[in-house]
Amino acid sequence: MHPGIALMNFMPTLSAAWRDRNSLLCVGLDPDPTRFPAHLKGRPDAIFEFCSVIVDATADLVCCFKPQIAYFAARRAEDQLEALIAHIHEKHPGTPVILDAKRGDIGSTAEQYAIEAFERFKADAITVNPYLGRDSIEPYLAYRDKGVILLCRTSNPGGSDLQFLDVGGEKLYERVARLVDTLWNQSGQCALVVGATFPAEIAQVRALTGNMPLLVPGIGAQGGDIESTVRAGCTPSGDGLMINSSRAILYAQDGEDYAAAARRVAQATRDAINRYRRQPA
Ligand SMILES: O=C(O)c1cc(=O)[nH]c(=O)n1[C@@H]1O[C@H](COP(=O)(O)O)[C@@H](O)[C@H]1O
Repeated sequence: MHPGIALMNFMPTLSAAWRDRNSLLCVGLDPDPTRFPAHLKGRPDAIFEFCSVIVDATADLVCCFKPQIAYFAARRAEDQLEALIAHIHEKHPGTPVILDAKRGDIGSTAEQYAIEAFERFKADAITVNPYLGRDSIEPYLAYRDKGVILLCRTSNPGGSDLQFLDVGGEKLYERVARLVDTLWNQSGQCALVVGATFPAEIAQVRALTGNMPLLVPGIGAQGGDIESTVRAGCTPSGDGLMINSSRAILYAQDGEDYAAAARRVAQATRDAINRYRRQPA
């Protein structure tokens, strides 16, 4: 539908990355200049430099990367986000990039957000908010090669305020999971966000959605448990999860060799995840 902009097809590329890298780890790119090592402070390209060094140090350990757009926009660094995603595509082909933007608006505005994510930034997938309903998601689904990852059960404590409301005998997050699975995912492009801080809900979403990929943030800095996350969310083929960690990897150490420290934590996290994965039948 949008010829010429698809660099890769998100879902098959993600499946290949799970298999070929033997990894369910997603490294989140949330660059906070106040936490950068001293040698980068004050450099105009510090955000790109910090993130691209992390990417190069960890790419063989991950199934995807997830830059969070607010960390770039807040510092007027959208050009560095563009450069970073281009860098990932060029240097680490086969590594999907999820733009974490959590967009949600009426269709005409969503069209602009979709252009921003897929044509400007050339992301392979985007996180979106399902609150405005099916027509607000369609502009993203129109990009047939792209992934559309909908918030379902978020990792933060306040997520329960709305997501746990009873809506006719089920909780709102369960309705979202069922709606996406049965009605919105006809083209097979959808995935769901479920926080690692809520393993019982990961299991419930897995039960409701078959093998749908789940983006699971909340291990590391937010304290989610790796074993219960993996046991609750792994599919019978031993994958189905993009388990995100951002701060625990990015800021493993604040000296000049921060990338080596990030790699060590990323490797330990990937290995901890793999310890609890089901072996493919
Ligand atoms: O969509 C997300 O990525 C997301 C959803 C959610 O429920 N919770 C959540 O923490 N996130 C994002 O995942 C990342 C978590 O970062 P760390 O807590 O540092 O690992 C941040 O970029 C959050 O914006």
